Amino acid sequence: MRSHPAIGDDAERPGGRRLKPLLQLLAFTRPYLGRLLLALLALVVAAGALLAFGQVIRNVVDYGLADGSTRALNLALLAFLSVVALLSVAITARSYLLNWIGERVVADVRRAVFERTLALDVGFYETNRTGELISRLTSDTALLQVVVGSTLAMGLRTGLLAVGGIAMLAITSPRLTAMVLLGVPLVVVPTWLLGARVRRLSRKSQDRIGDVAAYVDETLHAIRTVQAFGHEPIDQRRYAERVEQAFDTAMRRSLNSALMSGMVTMVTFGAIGTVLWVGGNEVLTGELSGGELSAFLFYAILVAGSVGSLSEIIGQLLRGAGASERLMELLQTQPKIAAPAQPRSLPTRVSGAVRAEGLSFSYPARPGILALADLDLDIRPGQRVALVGPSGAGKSTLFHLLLRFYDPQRGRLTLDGVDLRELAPSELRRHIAVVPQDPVIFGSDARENIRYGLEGTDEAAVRAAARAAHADDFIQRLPQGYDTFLGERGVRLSGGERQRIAVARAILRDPALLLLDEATSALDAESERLVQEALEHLMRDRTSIVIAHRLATVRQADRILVLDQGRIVASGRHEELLAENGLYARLASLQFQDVNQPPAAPGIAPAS
Ligand SMILES: Nc1ncnc2c1ncn2[C@@H]1O[C@H](COP(=O)(O)OP(=O)(O)OP(=O)(O)O)[C@@H](O)[C@H]1O
Repeated sequence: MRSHPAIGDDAERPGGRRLKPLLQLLAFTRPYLGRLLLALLALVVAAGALLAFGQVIRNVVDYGLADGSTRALNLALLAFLSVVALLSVAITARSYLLNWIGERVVADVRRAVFERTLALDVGFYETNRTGELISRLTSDTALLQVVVGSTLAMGLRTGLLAVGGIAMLAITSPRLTAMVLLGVPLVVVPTWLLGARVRRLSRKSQDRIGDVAAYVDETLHAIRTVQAFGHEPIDQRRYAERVEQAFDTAMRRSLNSALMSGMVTMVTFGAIGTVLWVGGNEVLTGELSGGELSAFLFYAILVAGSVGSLSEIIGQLLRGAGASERLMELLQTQPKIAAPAQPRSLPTRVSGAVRAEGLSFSYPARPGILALADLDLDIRPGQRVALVGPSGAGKSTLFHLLLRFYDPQRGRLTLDGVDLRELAPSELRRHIAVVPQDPVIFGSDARENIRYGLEGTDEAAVRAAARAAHADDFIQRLPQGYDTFLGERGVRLSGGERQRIAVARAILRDPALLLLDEATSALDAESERLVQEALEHLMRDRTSIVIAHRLATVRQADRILVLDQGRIVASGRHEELLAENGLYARLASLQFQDVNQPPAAPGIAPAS
């Protein structure tokens, strides 16, 4: 299996030049084509109305003022007000519609990117930092929101005004316009050259912000360790370095943007000044009327203003293109673990038979090192199998493969005779429940924490699962019972309580296959008894594979598999394996927490 390339490096991609990544956003406007067309209509009307002002001014000067006729002046004012009315309506429609589309597109992009990140396989998250991905979802989309919501609209308006203005200049005085156009390459060439740098630096700048976010994420998640080890000064320094790098990159980008704006302003206004000088001379010689020069002046300023701000807008758009490129890249990342084109389905009632044939696997991050080597397994429905082995033997790896977080390089793994690779991951995982060593409690209430992943399960079922997991009593005693918020800032649950929530979660799922990683930390006798009973209930009548840390568990197991360096080195029942006096006997005396205690749960008879 090839490892995921880390996304977000600074390499220049051939397809990612200039504004192209922004064009990819166009695909997101497709559902809103009607509104987009209306917005474009409003845009054209608004630009047209603004351009009409030039003609109003020309008429006022040439006919209204020159003829000294009040009627002409009144008419001109009437025309002025009509144009104003039209302009106002068009501007209102334009800005509302374009902003709406901008916000809508960004909302859709956010959703699409999040959806994709959820679908990406576990291997992807080993090569990409979550903080960096969060930064894409937040700061890149925020930037895009500004760019798409307002800059793009401004860009369209300004572009239209520049083109329309030049057309009106040409109508007013073709000769002068030809002179203006001669100056165009002077604006376009440096804009393009600097623009490419601005875009590259924008992307870098967003990448640096991603670094900063990743660092914050990592540090704050481990705040207890950070403080316990007095690591704060080092974190401060490292964070400061990253912030300064982000600042430097942003400043290099700003300098290029600023240079671009300054240069463009100088060139355009220089050109306009020259043209006005020539135009003024033409009025003096009578080749041009006063009204024409006024209109020309109006259009010239309009065009110069547009072209001047166009460079700034392009700078902004290029920043947006950088952000958009990062988001599109994420959207185009294909999960390595996905449903096949024609996924098979499992029987409605999965029996929970698990087989492995010649299974070999190495982690994408460590190719060449086998975490599981040539493993054969045959677990019959309803069997209880304990996995035992030294640290790093591959016990968790087998769970990862059963959940299809990764695909094996060789051999196959089947559930009810179906190769896991032929199943959609969601279909497979629907029939599996995992109780991890250190269960995660999510930022919601007790009910939602038990119902996790099974929306719409009724209250009675949730309570029944909680009762079976011995969680009902302590939940009832929480301040708001099942409505008590258990998340980060909510109630802190004890280790045993968290485990019982996790067991209730698994009971509610009613899986065909249970993967249980027993907690290594010892609980007090009462909690231990409750957890054991809950687990006992959970394992009844279903295939269970348990990474065992308790003597009680291995004694109860139908079969114990002893793993060492990715291989099964022994298998059998507890007494048989003890008698072999091999690795198992050594592990048993060292690893099992309750080896010197009588089994805590009633009904679990000590081996005779
Ligand atoms: N995501 C990963 N990327 C690369 N190597 C990994 C990864 N996870 C585990 N490994 C390696 O694979 C081997 C098997 O690990 P595994 O977690 O399956 O061991 P284990 O038997 O569950 O150990 P423990 O009892 O300590 O949890 C180890 O050498 C480990 O370093």
